[in-house]
Amino acid sequence: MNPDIVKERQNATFNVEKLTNILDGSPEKTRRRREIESMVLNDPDFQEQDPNFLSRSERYDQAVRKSAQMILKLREFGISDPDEIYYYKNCVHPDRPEPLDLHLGMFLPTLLNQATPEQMDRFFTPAWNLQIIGTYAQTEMGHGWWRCSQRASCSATTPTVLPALTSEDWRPQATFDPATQEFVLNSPTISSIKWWPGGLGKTSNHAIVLAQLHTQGNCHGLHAFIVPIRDMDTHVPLPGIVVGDIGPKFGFSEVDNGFLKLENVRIPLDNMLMKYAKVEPDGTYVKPPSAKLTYGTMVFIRSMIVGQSALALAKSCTIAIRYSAVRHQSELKPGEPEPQILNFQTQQHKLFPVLATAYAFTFVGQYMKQTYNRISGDIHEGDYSGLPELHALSAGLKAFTTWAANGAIEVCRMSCGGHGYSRSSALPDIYVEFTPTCTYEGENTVMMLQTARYLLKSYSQARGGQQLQGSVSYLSRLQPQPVSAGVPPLNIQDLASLVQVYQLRAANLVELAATSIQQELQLRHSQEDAWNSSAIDLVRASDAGLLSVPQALQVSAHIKELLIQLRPNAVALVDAFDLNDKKLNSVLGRYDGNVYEHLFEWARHSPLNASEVPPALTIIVIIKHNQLIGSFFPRSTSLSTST
Ligand SMILES: CCCCC/C=C\C/C=C\C/C=C\C/C=C\C/C=C\CC/C=C/C(=O)SCCNC(=O)CCNC(=O)[C@H](O)C(C)(C)COP(=O)(O)OP(=O)(O)OC[C@H]1O[C@@H](n2cnc3c(N)ncnc32)[C@H](O)[C@@H]1OP(=O)(O)O
Ligand SMILES: Cc1cc2nc3c(=O)[nH]c(=O)nc-3n(C[C@H](O)[C@H](O)[C@H](O)COP(=O)(O)OP(=O)(O)OC[C@H]3O[C@@H](n4cnc5c(N)ncnc54)[C@H](O)[C@@H]3O)c2cc1C
Repeated sequence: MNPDIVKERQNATFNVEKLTNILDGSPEKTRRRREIESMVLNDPDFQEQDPNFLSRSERYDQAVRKSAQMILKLREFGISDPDEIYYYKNCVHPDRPEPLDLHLGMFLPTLLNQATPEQMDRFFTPAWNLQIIGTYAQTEMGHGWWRCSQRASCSATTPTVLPALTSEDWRPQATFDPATQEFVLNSPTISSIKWWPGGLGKTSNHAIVLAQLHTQGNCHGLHAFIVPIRDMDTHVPLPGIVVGDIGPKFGFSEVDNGFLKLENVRIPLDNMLMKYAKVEPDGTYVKPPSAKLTYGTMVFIRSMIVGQSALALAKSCTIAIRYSAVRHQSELKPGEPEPQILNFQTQQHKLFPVLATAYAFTFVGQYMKQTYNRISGDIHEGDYSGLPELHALSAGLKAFTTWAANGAIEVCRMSCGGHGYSRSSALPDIYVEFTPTCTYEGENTVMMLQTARYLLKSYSQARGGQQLQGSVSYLSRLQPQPVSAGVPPLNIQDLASLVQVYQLRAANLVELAATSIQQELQLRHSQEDAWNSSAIDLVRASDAGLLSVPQALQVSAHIKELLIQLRPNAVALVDAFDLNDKKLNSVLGRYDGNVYEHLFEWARHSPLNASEVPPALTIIVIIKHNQLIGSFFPRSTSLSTST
């Protein structure tokens, strides 16, 4: 154990285990989490080669092998609780999305929420047993954005009169054929090819495909269809299915994100998910109670992503803070030993806010999950009243927490200096695997605009005298104040006072956006144009804060005091996240703090070190021997064969 890190733990002023229990929810939950963790981390079937030293295809193969083992073990140990599956999966594939994520995270939940009992028997049971492997295909090459309700222009015709049609006409179409009781699915244009779905490229044999429903000559907007894409015995693509991998990406190397072109693919009538919307055998369309129910799985994953932001931050600041406790640099005072870099105020100012945010997001993630479970329970009972708030909250928190975490991971990486740039630190991987959360499940700006839409509606209800409930109740209670009204009193030591100032600021920003829309409306006469011209106000928190200059200085001084208070407990606070070394997989973030010897050991495994003179370098040796520098290109081949 590194002596610095030992001292850090001795200096802590609280009981780490108790805090871990609070983060987990209870001592029993901590015990169970550790039990699951040891099932995976001590299981030789999950041994792996360090993916940093593998090619993409090797990484995919290794991930598939581990995922298959995972499914067998989940069955063997009878683990079926979604939280426990999720936890088990995160230990099997720490920090790395894997080929079955979409099957577990979106295909199964979509069936649970949108399938009829008959469809549950036909699809969910085999999918649970991994005979059916599914993905969720919504995004297309040309559009990540969808409308779930019918538009006047939505047309079933082929593209002959282009100007009269909108982009929605060129989306994938599912046209009902009553003669055969089948839907015929087509991707009418290149841009309508499904693009991005995880596990689609090579792994899945079924896809939930989102397409425009056409029946009896009418278009009814976005609906979900279960489309078999590969033969269940041979895994070869079925007729009319053009499918494959979209190629290497920034990260997600283990995942076969794929493309799918549909060419007159026929599926039976009862392959449309019909818990809510229905098509009768004669082609009659029965409307769902809310068109937005089609988007339910996205709301589920958005809610989950809030907790994922917290986990990514917890990992990043554990690595950076432990490393900062064992790394020494520079002399603070001439002649004295080099201090731990964690003693530099600037280092604390980089890392302690990340640590605080990791805690805050952990609790926000728990709140989001409870809210999701409560409101989706009501929806199952037929009460849809909570849906708008659930949508606004999950979209807004998904965007807010992922943006914040995305930036903070990079702060942690840079705070580790050069070693943060090495893949051995794990920080580059955490970043590349996390950063697409800002894009997928709804691009963040687009999600912020959805939340703003809800806020503006609530604002106008509040101005109309309605008493609002839930997360927007502050709009009824607070009267937005013009900047000229001065600054509100603030006690920065008092949480209630801080919350009040935040609420007032939020109310002011909503009012600002509403005013902008009113002004733009007078100029542009179209609601949509006025909305777009106010989009910056809608999304961005204004730079005008509500604090006076003396108050802002007071905050700054208080932050410095807090840094000093936190310093003795910094390592203990990250220890409380209880991230097992194998799960963290970071040379810099090791629990024992023995960084340097392991950094050296890790580097020696680099494939470039497999031989002292890599084969490619033999050409240099040849060139040297023949003294041909300057003219070796035309002659090098014959020289290399002759020597
Ligand atoms: C049972 C076993 C389960 C076991 C599982 C256990 C554990 C899990 C294990 C593992 C899981 C592992 C990992 C997790 C899984 C996956 C994560 C990994 C990889 C990620 C893969 C990524 C997938 C994707 O990205 S899928 C594609 C996502 N795409 C999007 O999100 C597109 C975003 N676009 C939209 O949402 C919409 O197009 C839009 C922008 C909202 C616009 O839609 P539109 O209809 O045009 O709306 P508007 O006209 O703007 O508004 C109309 C009206 O509707 C309201 N609205 C909009 N959306 C919603 C909604 N979702 N809900 C409710 N209401 C909504 C909107 O506010 C407006 O209301 P108003 O008229 O009253 O104002
Ligand atoms: C790693 C990864 C995995 C994915 N997995 C899946 C999957 O399994 N299944 C699936 O279906 N999809 C998947 N996707 C696709 C993902 O859901 C989309 O990329 C995402 O919804 C964003 O859509 P887009 O790419 O079309 O971005 P665009 O919408 O084209 O965004 C580009 C820019 O335009 C701006 N913009 C767009 N619309 C508006 C607007 N109305 N107002 C203001 N600005 C706007 C955005 O803010 C952004 O800056 C995945 C993507 C990634 C990166």
